[in-house]
Amino acid sequence: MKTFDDLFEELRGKAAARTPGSGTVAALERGVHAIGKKVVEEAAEAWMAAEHEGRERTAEEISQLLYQVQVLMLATGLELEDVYRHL
Ligand SMILES: N=c1c2ncn([C@@H]3O[C@H](COP(=O)(O)OP(=O)(O)OP(=O)(O)O)[C@@H](O)[C@H]3O)c2ncn1[C@@H]1O[C@H](COP(=O)(O)O)[C@@H](O)[C@H]1O
Repeated sequence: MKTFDDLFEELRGKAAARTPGSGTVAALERGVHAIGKKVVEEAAEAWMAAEHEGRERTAEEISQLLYQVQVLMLATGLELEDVYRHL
């Protein structure tokens, strides 16, 4: 099963290689403003799922939120350690 750290390494590799066909690379090209909007959208969807759609849908939406947060980290040059030291 993929962890948060595993996914970040995968996305960082794709960003560095500018992998063709990668949605992550396309998102990074759209920039921080567009990525920020996706973070907010997925946060809202996670909230709605938690209130109305049950555990499985909530888990799915939270996974998408975590993905978008990682894309925002990449877009701003943040490493996992930069975030983890605030936990
Ligand atoms: N975990 C994810 C992941 N979660 C969410 N998303 C994307 O985030 C968006 C949000 O999903 P929605 O249901 O809101 O989609 P939507 O509104 O219909 O789609 P959009 O029109 O907004 O793109 C979609 O575009 C998804 O493709 C993800 N995209 C990729 N990953 C993983 O990231 C890795 C790299 O992916 P690529 O960069 O695409 O190769 C792979 O392991 C993928 O599984």
